[in-house]
Amino acid sequence: MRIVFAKDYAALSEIAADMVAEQIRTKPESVVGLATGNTPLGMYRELIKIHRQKQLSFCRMVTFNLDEYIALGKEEPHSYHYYMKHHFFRHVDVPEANQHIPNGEAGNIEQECLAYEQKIEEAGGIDLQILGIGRNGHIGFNEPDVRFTAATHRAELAESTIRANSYCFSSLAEVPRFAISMGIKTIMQARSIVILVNGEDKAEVLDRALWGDISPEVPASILQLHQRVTVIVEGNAANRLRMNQRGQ
Ligand SMILES: N[C@@H]1[C@@H](O)[C@H](O)[C@@H](COP(=O)(O)O)O[C@@H]1O
Repeated sequence: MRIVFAKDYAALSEIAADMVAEQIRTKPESVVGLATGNTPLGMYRELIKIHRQKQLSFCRMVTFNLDEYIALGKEEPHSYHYYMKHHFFRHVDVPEANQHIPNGEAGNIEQECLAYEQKIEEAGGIDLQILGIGRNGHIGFNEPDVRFTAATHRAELAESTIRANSYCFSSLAEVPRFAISMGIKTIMQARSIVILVNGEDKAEVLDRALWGDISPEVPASILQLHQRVTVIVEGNAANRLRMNQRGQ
């Protein structure tokens, strides 16, 4: 596991965007797993800049988002479809046919999950997966006590996640209780992973994820077993990292 300390959020965003850009320069048809939440917003802004200023084209890139709320329309401002469109896709040239986000409105959710896995497989698997981390250690919507063997599935959100994500909604009651999420198995099959960690409120869980036991209690702890993980951590989130435990 490689840990990159970024001096602040702007630096974290630039480093992350440079890694995605490098991936696309090296292999324009890369399959990239994308994340939502506040943390990757800066990375998307930087990628848009790179696209415009350095004329990097994403026209062959294939994307798969980690998750989507169940029963939230694609045009709903809180849906991850809306987020991706507004914060990234409408500013760059990833062809619409190459953009994949689970369909939270599917009539048969189980079938949608299977089909999503199938599409990832058909695309050749994920080359680079971007992740954030929830305050309870979740990745995607793989909440504590998730099965490490789970593929894309219908996930029930933890109460703490519902509260944490409620700032986007007008009331707690409006936050969906379920989502479709890539599973830990799906994420671990990515050839490389970059996890972005920003803010002091993530410091404790990051510490547990990196140095604690590998346990479904902290879903992100499974990343310790992946061969190619880069953790980009911003100053405030790094405060509690017990660096003396591993030589960095
Ligand atoms: N499903 C998403 C996760 O993919 C994301 O990593 C997490 C943290 O979000 P933030 O970056 O806003 O703290 O929130 C959501 O629950």
